[in-house]
Amino acid sequence: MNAAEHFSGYGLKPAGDIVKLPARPEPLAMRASETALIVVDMQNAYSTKGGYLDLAGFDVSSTGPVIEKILQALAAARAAGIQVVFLQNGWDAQYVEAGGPGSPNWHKSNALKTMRKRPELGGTLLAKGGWDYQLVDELTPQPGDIVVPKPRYSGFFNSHLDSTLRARGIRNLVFTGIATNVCVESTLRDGFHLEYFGVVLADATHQAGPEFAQQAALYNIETFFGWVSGVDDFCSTFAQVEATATAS
Ligand SMILES: NC(=O)N/C=C\C(=O)O
Repeated sequence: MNAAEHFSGYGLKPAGDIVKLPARPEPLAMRASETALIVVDMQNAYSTKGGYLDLAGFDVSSTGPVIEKILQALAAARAAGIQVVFLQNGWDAQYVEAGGPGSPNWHKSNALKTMRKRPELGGTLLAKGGWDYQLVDELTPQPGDIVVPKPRYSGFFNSHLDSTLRARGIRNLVFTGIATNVCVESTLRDGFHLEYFGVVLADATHQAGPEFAQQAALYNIETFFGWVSGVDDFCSTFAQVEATATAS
């Protein structure tokens, strides 16, 4: 059985039609009722000038088109009845959830490193309640969307993401957001090991770092962990679901 023939038989919702999403390395068969659109960390920290990535020296000048593409994917997902899940990365204002020197996160997080280097920024980066932590205004969650806070790169770690998805019979995760090579890839990889089918909409993502990081992440996903598609294909594929639902 190849991916296009995949059929998951234990959805808890009425099954609905199977559609085939054009993707690399091959099309992926999915049902809207078993699919979630995951919007990864679209916070000021990751896509706005003056946010964490910008202050840490990463280029955020070309994230505008990503926001536009995510808006298109969100509209298509909502119209097709696909569950929308926003991930939101960060920690409590005291940074207890970030871990201290006993945690690799304390050593590797560029947000924590930037604040140690520039003490005047202390308490501002990725702290719950602050501007940096907030989702960008354009991508404010709508009624019915689910927001999952997470304290590490993978959305599955120390969060309620897995139980939230399982309780809804979701098997397919369609990824958008920033950064492709960090939190998107980490979450998709963990999802793979938890038996979720992961697809990334490449033009609705952006890397942290040089362009080769985007290409490497997409290569890894396409070759080892999941599938790579695009927003236009996602929208036209699930428009069929919308059309069918309206006609019946
Ligand atoms: N959302 C992300 O991909 N984050 C990347 C780096 C970080 O959070 O330090």
